[in-house]
Amino acid sequence: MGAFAVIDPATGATHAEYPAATDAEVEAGLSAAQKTYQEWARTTTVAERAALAQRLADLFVERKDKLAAIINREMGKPLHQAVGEAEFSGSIAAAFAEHAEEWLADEELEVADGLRSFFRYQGVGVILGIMPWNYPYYQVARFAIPNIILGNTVIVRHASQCPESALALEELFRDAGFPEGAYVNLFATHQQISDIIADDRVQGVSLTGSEQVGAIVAEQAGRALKKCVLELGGADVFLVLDTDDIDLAVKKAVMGRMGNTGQSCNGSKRIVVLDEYFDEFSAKFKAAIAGQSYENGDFGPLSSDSATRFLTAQVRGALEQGAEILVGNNEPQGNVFTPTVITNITPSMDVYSEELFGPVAQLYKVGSDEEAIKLANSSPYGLGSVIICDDLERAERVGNQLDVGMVFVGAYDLSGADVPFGGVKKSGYGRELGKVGMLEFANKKLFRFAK
Ligand SMILES: O=CCCCC(=O)O
Repeated sequence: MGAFAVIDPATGATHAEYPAATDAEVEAGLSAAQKTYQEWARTTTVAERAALAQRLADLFVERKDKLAAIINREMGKPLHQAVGEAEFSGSIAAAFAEHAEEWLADEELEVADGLRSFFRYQGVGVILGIMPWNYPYYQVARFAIPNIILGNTVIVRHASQCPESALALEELFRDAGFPEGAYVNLFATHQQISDIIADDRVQGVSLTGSEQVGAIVAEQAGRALKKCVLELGGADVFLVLDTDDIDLAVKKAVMGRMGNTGQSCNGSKRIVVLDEYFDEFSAKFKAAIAGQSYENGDFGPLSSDSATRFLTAQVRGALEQGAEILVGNNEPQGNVFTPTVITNITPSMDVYSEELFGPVAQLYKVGSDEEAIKLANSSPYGLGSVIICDDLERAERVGNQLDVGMVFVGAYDLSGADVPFGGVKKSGYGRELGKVGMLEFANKKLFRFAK
């Protein structure tokens, strides 16, 4: 089998295989990206690059059905969700096209000696993006678009199960008018990725992926003195502290846990409910999870056989260690994994500190805000969190004490192109999206004038 293959997780059928890049192709990609950085990125304006991003935004929308069909087959995303992802990626391109000039404007500094001083934000060169399969367009969009508008060029090494979305993305950038070398797709092997990270023409690396791969990439980047941004796993809490609408809280928890078939870094993996709401919440959550339908497209198959085997083993391990299933059965049909809720989880169980990448929620009861905070912070991860709490001051107080990169009050789905995304602890470091994300790989060049 080729190193990059499209295997439909719903049927197991292999549709296409693609060979890994040759070393000559890697060299050609690197030199194109470097040449385009020097000859195009450094000589065009932010406004000119942003105009191409606007065209890219339009193309994401024009081609959304074709793009959706590709990822539906590569990683099983239900078609309506896949169309939504293509549209969201287009909206990221449009938002950066709109805000780039403002976000990249010179920043005047107030300095003691009164000399005129300012930061000018410029690109630094070629940046490598190592991208995951769970949102094949959105994850690449939020890496590549801000970087190219800033004045960098990018090399993308997409997930090995996503070769056709990888090629479709490269085509989109080309058709939007970006020159060859601005966006380079490479089907690189692990050895070639290491070589690219070490190459002097590359100035940084952005990875969205697992904690294990994050450690390898960070080590290689560190050895080569390259900056990296790491967007890794998560075991986000969904805290229910205070609400007069349990039905709405349940609906949002289902959305938080089931979105993308539970395969989101910031999915609401640990549902934590104050005891006064617990019985009603848990009964309604159980019913809502039981009501999720594969046939109606509420969720899709897991992305691959290995993902299914891994999740099944994690849940089996939890049950062997004493956890209980509230709903679900841990008996996948092919890669279709029945949405599941597990309870009675204790800190000594492996699953307590693991990420469950699929439609499996952990449900906890707590007696106080303090207990909720302690439970939330006992995870090795620290990506996002959701707090359901009608008292917004209390929500903010609790949010202040969470060791996470993002606190969403009142809803799960508050990500957006203009707000930064990222975490702390084993969820990684650095941010994507928004002005903060756009500046991760910027040369923050200082200008000072003696008079
Ligand atoms: O795996 C990470 C996906 C992030 C989805 C979002 O932005 O909400």
